[in-house]
Amino acid sequence: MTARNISLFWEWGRKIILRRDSPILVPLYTSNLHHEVELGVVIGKGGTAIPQAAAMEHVAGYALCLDMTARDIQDECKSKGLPWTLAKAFNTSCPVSEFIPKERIPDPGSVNLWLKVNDQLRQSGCTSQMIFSIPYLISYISDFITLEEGDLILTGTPKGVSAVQEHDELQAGIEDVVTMSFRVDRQDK
Ligand SMILES: CC(=O)CC(=O)C(=O)O
Ligand SMILES: [Mg+2]
Repeated sequence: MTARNISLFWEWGRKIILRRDSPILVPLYTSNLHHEVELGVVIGKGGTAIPQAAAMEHVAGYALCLDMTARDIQDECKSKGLPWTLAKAFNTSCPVSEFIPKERIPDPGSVNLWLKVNDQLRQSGCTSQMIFSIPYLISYISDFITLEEGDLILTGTPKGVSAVQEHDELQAGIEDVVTMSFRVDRQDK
């Protein structure tokens, strides 16, 4: 699965996928690493300039994703008008669940996501709160970047993002569909 995190593709480059059982490593250059729980949309059929009406035909399924973000670096980049690459696209920046076939989330526009840090609820929200719908995102992105099978689109996060520390345990889920957990470690070099 490639991951270009192209829901906000103009702001950062390629996020690096992290699978279950591997730690999220806090980059040495940040002191404010945030979690952002998000629904990821996995593209099954590529395309360019996909109309909104046909967009869901291009979806193979979903993944629960964490858009890990070095907020201090992002703020600095924002203030200088620089791209967010170092804030968003470092190693281990995109922990993901297993692939969720499309049929398991019949209405991706209305599904609840949550995230806990050390058993404390930090984020809880519904995809109905998203500013842009999934068909809109697919259509819009594909006007600029040809989508390919296996691309993963992160769709934005509910309120409640906050900092994580070394040794934290993050748990996240989508209703009764999937849960996942990742621990946080310090990068050693
Ligand atoms: C301000 C952000 O980091 C935007 C983002 O990634 C989001 O999910 O919203
Ligand atoms: Mg995000």
